Amino acid sequence: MRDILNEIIAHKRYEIERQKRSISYTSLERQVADCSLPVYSLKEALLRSDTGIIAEFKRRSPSKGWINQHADAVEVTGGYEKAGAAALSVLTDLAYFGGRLDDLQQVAAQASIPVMRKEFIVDEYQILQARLAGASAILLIAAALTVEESFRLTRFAKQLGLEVLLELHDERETGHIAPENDIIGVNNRNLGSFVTDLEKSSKMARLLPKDAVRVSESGISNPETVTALRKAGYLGFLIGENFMKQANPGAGLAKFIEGIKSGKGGMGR
Ligand SMILES: O=C(O)c1ccccc1NCC(=O)[C@H](O)[C@H](O)COP(=O)(O)O
Repeated sequence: MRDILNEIIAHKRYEIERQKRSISYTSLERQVADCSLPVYSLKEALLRSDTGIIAEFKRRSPSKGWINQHADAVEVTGGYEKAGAAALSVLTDLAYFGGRLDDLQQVAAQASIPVMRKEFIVDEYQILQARLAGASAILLIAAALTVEESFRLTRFAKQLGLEVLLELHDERETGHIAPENDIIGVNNRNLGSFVTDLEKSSKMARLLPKDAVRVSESGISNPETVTALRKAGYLGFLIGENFMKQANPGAGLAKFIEGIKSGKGGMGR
């Protein structure tokens, strides 16, 4: 069912061990102690925004292959910010998504909105990297972690001044929600079949803590869906492919936002 996730995580653990041999955990920890705290808050941005779009930079994906192979992270996310994104998400996985930690660093250096490290995080080392690269937030995927790991990594990130978007795939994962998890995502993509089902966000909404900021992730491709999910209590919408596949992703987002503001209703797909 979740073969791709298991494969990605196994590769990730191998990658992290290699990285630790090149820059030790202690050295990374020291560098983090010397760098300044994140300035922007993902939670605040979503609470303030009237669209809640977290626009994602994603060159490829396991479900679609190459989406925008030669895209430049700074150029694309600059366009997203100009178009009115509430926040940015940058995929840093190279093997499956064509991303790099450098993309995150460059984006965070030029952005005036929160930037999230979108990664398959299983180790504190990756959280230190995120903080050093200038991220405001990280993603934790419940399906990739035990409850203990999820709680531990959430607390570690928070202690470093990073926010956490905890991603759930189904109701069995609600036990991963720690008291500190105040931003919770529902991923509409089934990691076994890659099929996206937007009803998943609607169904899961009632299971999430009332005061958490809710984010619907994956498969969103029209403004009507955002309008409908807002009514179901979602404030954030993580969207990648729909913008990245366009010749000008920023212009695609601007048009999408116009669509939301024009106030169309209904649950479109
Ligand atoms: O996108 C995939 O194919 C994928 C496959 C396996 C694990 C994760 C995957 N995507 C990560 C994401 O959650 C999405 O990049 C993100 O939610 C945006 O989704 P979309 O708007 O559908 O690009």
